[in-house]
Amino acid sequence: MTVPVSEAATEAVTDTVIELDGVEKVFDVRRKAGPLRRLRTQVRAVDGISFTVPRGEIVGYIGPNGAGKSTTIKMLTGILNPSGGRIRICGLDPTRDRTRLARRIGVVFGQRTTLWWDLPLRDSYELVRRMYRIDDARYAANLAACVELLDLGPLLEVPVRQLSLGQRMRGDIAAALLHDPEVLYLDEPTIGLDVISKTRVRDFLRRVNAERGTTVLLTTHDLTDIEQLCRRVMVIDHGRLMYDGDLGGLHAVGDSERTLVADFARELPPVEIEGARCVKVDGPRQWLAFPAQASAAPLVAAVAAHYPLVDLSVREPAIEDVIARMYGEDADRT
Ligand SMILES: Nc1ncnc2c1ncn2[C@@H]1O[C@H](COP(=O)(O)OP(=O)(O)OP(=O)(O)O)[C@@H](O)[C@H]1O
Repeated sequence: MTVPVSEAATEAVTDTVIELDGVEKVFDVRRKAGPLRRLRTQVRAVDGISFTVPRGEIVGYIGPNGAGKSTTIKMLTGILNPSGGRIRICGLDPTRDRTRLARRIGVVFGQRTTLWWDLPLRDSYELVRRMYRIDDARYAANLAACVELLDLGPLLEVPVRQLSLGQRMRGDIAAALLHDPEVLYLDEPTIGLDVISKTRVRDFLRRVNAERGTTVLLTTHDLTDIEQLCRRVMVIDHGRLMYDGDLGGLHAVGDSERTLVADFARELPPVEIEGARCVKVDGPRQWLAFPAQASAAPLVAAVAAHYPLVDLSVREPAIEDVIARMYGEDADRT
């Protein structure tokens, strides 16, 4: 499978904020190989990844479990040292300039909180203010904006351990933004949240990006996050970059299909129309799959001309399926 790489990734950008060149991370692991034997093996978590992200972009960084997403983010923050290759964030080397870089980045790990468990939110934020030496005016303005947009007002005096997952996540996102970072890494920021909390978090992130020009690298298993936030998406698998481009292109690579859901006046045998195939029949309703890149209009016209069509809707492909197809193709290849 040939993998298209977006123009954004190849063309020279004037203000590159995130830069990776041939980055690798190999973990040494000891595995039990018998009652008394331990085998030393190596896990190549990130295997030669190169990409750049210009200032102000929101990029989705997606892939299946164990693909190497979190390892990449940990290297971009300076938590982990790469085994090979070169990383620059805002021109800084995350390993050597970790402290200087910390002032310019924000990180949210959805699975873990960076807040102080026993302290009320307000006190956690006060500690963040001191750690980053945020001046009073900036702190007051940023806190007020986060409190308003993330609806944190009623939660400020509540100890973090008493917050629900969605409340805690909103609290964490605010903590990561109080010092006005240029780059925000979000590792599963909507994991476990209900629909309303997810919407609120996404709206907030969109706004932060638009108003402050914050560059965002987002990993998620929730592809609605990607659809709603990112024009550019990178897919990684087995530590390698498999795709870098827009969502539409991802559909093309995955050979994905849209579905025309047609309600007929009565039950019919599966309809036969050129350019589509009937994938399901349930009473008078039928599901017709057609290539995602094709226009639905000629298909709708043909169905309406030959069958007693009463109602219809078009369903977009689930991106999970598109990615699964990509991986399927890759697995077949190896
Ligand atoms: N500290 C570690 N020691 C050994 N192996 C590790 C370590 N951290 C990660 N790995 C391995 O590296 C690979 C990539 O893991 P990573 O956590 O980066 O994946 P991921 O894409 O974030 O997965 P998920 O979606 O499940 O969070 C996995 O095989 C994992 O087991």
